[in-house]
Amino acid sequence: MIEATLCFPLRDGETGADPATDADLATDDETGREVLLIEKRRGLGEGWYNGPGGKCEPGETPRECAIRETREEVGLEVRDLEKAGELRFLLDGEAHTFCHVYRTRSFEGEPTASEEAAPEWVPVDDVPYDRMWDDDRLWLPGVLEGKTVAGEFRFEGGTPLDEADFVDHEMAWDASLEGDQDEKRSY
Ligand SMILES: Nc1nc2c([nH]c(=O)n2[C@H]2C[C@H](O)[C@@H](COP(=O)(O)OP(=O)(O)OP(=O)(O)O)O2)c(=O)[nH]1
Repeated sequence: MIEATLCFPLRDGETGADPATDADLATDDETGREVLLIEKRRGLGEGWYNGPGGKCEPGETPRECAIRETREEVGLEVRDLEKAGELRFLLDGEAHTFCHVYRTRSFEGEPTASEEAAPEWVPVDDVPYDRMWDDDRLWLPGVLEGKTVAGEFRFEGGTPLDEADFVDHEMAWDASLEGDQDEKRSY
């Protein structure tokens, strides 16, 4: 089974209501938060949006992998990753990929395009789920709100995974994730 990671950097963006000019529009949840997504330029999920991430290398912890992949794909140095999810992808009944999901508000640098990825800051309430993996609309909104998820997502139709059909899932929120003792932060 492939072990992989995803990392979702978050920041307070400028897309929310401006209290100075839109006082009556500014509501509590209209915070204008943004998430850094990539448009994947090659490999699995090519042409779709995702978080930076990829396959773990031998001897590398998932957290190290998420940091390395984010650096390689968009040139951002992420720190203080909070574990947000563990997703198990099955293809035709067989374990295919185990994906560790992280989020962070701590990073350095400016996202820069690479051969693998074109980065884009996107409002968290305007994530392009119609241009992402079919299962993402089920778990990513909660992850961007600060929740923790454990899920199993079943695909059928043969390899590659990104051409198979998403058929079924099980998901648990506020799951306690293995090997993650990080403090909870407020997202
Ligand atoms: N958001 C989301 N990501 C997924 C799903 N399934 C799945 O494998 N991924 C992620 C896990 C990995 O971060 C990424 C695939 O790994 P990758 O980017 O290394 O794949 P690749 O074939 O391009 O590998 P490489 O040659 O570039 O190393 O896609 C899914 O259903 N939703």
